Amino acid sequence: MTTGPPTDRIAVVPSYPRPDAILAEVGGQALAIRGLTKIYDGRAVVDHIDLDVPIGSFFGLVGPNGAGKTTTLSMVTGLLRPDGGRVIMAGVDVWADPVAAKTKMGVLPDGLRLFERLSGPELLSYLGRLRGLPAATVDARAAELMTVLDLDEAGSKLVADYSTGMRKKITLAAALLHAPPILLLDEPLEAVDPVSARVIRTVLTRYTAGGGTVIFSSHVMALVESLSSHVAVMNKGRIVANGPLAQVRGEAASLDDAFMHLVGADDIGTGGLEWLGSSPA
Ligand SMILES: Nc1ncnc2c1ncn2[C@@H]1O[C@H](COP(=O)(O)OP(=O)(O)OP(=O)(O)O)[C@@H](O)[C@H]1O
Repeated sequence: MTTGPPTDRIAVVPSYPRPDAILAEVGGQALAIRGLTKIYDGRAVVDHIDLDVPIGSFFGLVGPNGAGKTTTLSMVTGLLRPDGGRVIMAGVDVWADPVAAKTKMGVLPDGLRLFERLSGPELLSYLGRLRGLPAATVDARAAELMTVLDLDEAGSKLVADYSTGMRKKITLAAALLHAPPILLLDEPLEAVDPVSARVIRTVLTRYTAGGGTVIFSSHVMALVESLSSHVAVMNKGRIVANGPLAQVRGEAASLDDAFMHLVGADDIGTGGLEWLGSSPA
């Protein structure tokens, strides 16, 4: 099927249907990706990927370094313009209607850029008002989020002085402030201590139990296995496995084993280095 000339700002991969046809096809999905592509220096680092994320799922995106996870999430969240394909978020075409799409999602991006000279409550208040929420609603939600995320003790401390875990938590609070139906988190627990990690996990689990959808990327396979209902494995810009956790794990003893097999890393590290440990001290 061909689509004729592109009608909006991004190039449409010719073999993919028009947006209205995709919208009809993906009803009931929190997120649908069709033919999403990013090309750097003539190389497709995200290579025509398709993905469906069911509403209410805890969806883990895993892949080795350089697989294309951050590039994919950046295109999905409207931060990086795709070279082809479409992203439908809660029924909205992200790149055709970015303002409407942004109301549907909360984002914890790679590399946290925050307003460093504000305190946590000031940051939440500012972002809440920027999103058009009434002041009373922002204040009430900000206070509740600060407490639930165990940030009350930070008080009037500036975000610039926050630890890595605190920065993740305040960014998560900012992502949740407008009560979006979908959260997209790039490495939400990377470099976070176990106490903060548990707080974040609890908040995310409560969020999905309430019907929200979480899509997150991680390198930590045990974490993905313990949290996710669904998993997609990415390698070299392509989705190599995707579905409910048990289906992706298959017969393997763990998701880690299944992952190693899927990305062709089964026997890495078993050869060479014989000289190590062979000489007397
Ligand atoms: N701005 C850029 N210009 C050129 N190449 C880029 C750019 N951004 C990313 N890439 C390349 O695209 C590929 C995918 O990168 P990406 O950061 O999306 O992978 P990733 O799966 O998130 O990796 P990691 O797990 O290490 O964070 C890599 O080969 C990377 O070098």
